[in-house]
Amino acid sequence: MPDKRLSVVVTRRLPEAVERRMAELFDVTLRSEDRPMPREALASAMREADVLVPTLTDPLDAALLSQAGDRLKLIANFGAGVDHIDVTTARQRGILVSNTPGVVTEDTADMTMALILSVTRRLPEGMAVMQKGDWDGWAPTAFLGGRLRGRRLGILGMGRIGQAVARRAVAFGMEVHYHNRRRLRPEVELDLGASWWESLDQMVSRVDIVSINCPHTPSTFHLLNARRLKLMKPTAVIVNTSRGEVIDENALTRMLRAGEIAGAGLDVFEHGTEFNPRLRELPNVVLLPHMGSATVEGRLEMGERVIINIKTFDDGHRPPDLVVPAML
Ligand SMILES: O=CC(=O)O
Repeated sequence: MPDKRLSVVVTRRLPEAVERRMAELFDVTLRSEDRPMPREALASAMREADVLVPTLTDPLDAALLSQAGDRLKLIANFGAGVDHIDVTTARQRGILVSNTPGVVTEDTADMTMALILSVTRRLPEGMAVMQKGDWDGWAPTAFLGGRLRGRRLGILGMGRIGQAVARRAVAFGMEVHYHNRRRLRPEVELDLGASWWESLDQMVSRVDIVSINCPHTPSTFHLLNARRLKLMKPTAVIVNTSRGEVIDENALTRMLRAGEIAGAGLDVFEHGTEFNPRLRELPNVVLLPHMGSATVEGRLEMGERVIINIKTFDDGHRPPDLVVPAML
């Protein structure tokens, strides 16, 4: 009997339990190497599969999507951000796109706090001294950082992750401010204890810490450009667990070097792995390799969402995490 199961191509290694479950449910082609799938392999997968499961390391642009075969009906992204997928072109070609929102929220918010604490309390400097065996004992004036209680946090992007960061910041005694295209409902604002700024310029000029929590879209590209970064207080710190493209990385690097911004915690970079090498030289900068959602639990839940999206589609329904261009 011919295999009636959906043919699904997965572009990266996923947690074993997720791969195993996919193999039970679908006619799945898994990857043996854990590297981004080459462009030609992506193109042929798009010609042959019913469903593609990409990740953020697969740029699915209009040129690639134009090579998709009639078979390809769903791109079920393993990840929340879909800025690597031309969702509009996919839609025009009748290909649905889904993602994995919700399950990355708490982990990414935790990582945002980890970066805020690392930069303000100078964790890497302390660790470096310990690793070198250079610690010569406690001193009243050594490794002095800044206290979080009473500091003003400005959250750029008050979606699920921004709100989860706000809840954590309140627990740390911080004053929470936010900028979002749409203001939160009054009861949500009250519950979070957050103040809305219609003007991003005004917010960045008044807060002590700026946290980037908005997605990367054409309208958020370089939202923190050189002009806006210059509005920040020279004592202020910036953290980014969203996408590098929201900040002009070269302008930020220049200002950090010049002492015009006090520090940065960056989990993401404007050009993926090719970040400005000067950032590595700065003691007040914490760099992480895009680890925001990297927990065992989170990755399993992301796999679960991908499976639910494919399975629901296979059963003739709309995938629950459908992404439509109007959402972006
Ligand atoms: O960055 C991680 C994601 O988009 O899920």
